[in-house]
Amino acid sequence: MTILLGSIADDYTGASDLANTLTKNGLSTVQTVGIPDPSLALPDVDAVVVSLKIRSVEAKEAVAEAGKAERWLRQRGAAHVLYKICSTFDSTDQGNIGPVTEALAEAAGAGSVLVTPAFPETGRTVYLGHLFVNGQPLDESPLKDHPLNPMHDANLVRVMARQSLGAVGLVELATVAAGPQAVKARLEALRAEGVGAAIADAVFERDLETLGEVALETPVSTGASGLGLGLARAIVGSGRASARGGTGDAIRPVGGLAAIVAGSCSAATLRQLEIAERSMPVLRLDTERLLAGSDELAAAIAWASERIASGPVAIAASASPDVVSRLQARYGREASGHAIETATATIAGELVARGVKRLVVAGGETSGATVDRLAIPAFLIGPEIAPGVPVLRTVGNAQGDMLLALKSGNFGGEDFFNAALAMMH
Ligand SMILES: Nc1ncnc2c1ncn2[C@@H]1O[C@H](COP(=O)(O)OP(=O)(O)O)[C@@H](O)[C@H]1O
Ligand SMILES: O=C(O)[C@@H](O)C(=O)COP(=O)(O)O
Repeated sequence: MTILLGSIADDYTGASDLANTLTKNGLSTVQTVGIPDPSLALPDVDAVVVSLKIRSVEAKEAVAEAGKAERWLRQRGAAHVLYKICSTFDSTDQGNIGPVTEALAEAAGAGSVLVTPAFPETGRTVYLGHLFVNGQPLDESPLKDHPLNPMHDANLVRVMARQSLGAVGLVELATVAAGPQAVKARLEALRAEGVGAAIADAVFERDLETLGEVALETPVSTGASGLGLGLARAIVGSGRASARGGTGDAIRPVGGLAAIVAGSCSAATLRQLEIAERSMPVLRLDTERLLAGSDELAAAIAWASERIASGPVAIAASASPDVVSRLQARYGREASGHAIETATATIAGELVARGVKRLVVAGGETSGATVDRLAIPAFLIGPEIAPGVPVLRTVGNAQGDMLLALKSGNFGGEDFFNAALAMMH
């Protein structure tokens, strides 16, 4: 297999979002969970997205993990590697978008690396280096209250500079609108000034097509699904894609029971849970009791076991920003996040042991912990449920074939959970 496009995703929902975008734009794609074991038979595809769980780990660890994935992808022919980050640039000042980008650039001998989280289909646009989420500056959007990566600065040149050793530049919208040659000239000028990475403005898909065309001629880029769209269209435009696309095979029915597990505290997920309560049993975990070490976990598993044979159930740790803040003040941000991820993953594991074969998980970190717990090695990409969220079919899963949807906290319409279950049989 020669990979036309390699990607390293910093979380598992982000990986499925990118794999969905690449598939929709004409590249046959597989999503692996970590670097696949050599014994895993992967389909022959145009693009491989290696999912890592490195968004919220120490930068040093993220650099090491991403480096291993890059070497694996390059050995399989990937001339370009996209580091897939969140379209809301989720990271802290100690975050790894800067360090991983710098390390990948150094490994590949790249000049100035294009960086953009723009993803217009989901309302993420970048103008003069500032990220807007559905028209709100990032720091005024619900992302200001993210449990692990609260975003308090919409100026991504500043955010990335705080994480980076080298200087960070800007490719303004006027340059992007002027086309690929203008962007190349700007990148060359930045490189000559010693600038290692450049945030690129993008408001419309045509901007991302321009950026994708330029990025494809370089070894490394960093961005969200919008840049994936640009890269995929550039590869298809060059006539090199296999035209094997198609997602039909991925949704052959698997039967079994269905469940939803949510750990995202994003505004979108909180609303989706409210709507789900109208059509299915929803258990809200008492996270204070859970962290205090009571029998909350066993009680949740018993609650679900009693109901699941009669139809889908949902179990959610998700809570509003004030509840999250109270818990974090008591137990610490990382410790509470980690303990809750472990709990939601354990619940998902117990439900699968009780016959669940169709599973929806809300939240990036939550999905990472769950997929790791289930030890799923890879996914085929099925049809799109909502922008950024495809149906996934397991590949090489020891428990037999399952269908999953890994929903980024911020994605999906109000009735996302029913919409997902309606596509998973
Ligand atoms: N009630 C809660 N209090 C504190 N943290 C929570 C609560 N519920 C979930 N979490 C944690 O919040 C984080 C949400 O992150 P994630 O799953 O990536 O969601 P998103 O996709 O919205 O970013 C996880 O670490 C999760 O364990
Ligand atoms: O780019 C995006 O917005 C998503 O693909 C993504 O990475 C979202 O992260 P989570 O909300 O943590 O799932």
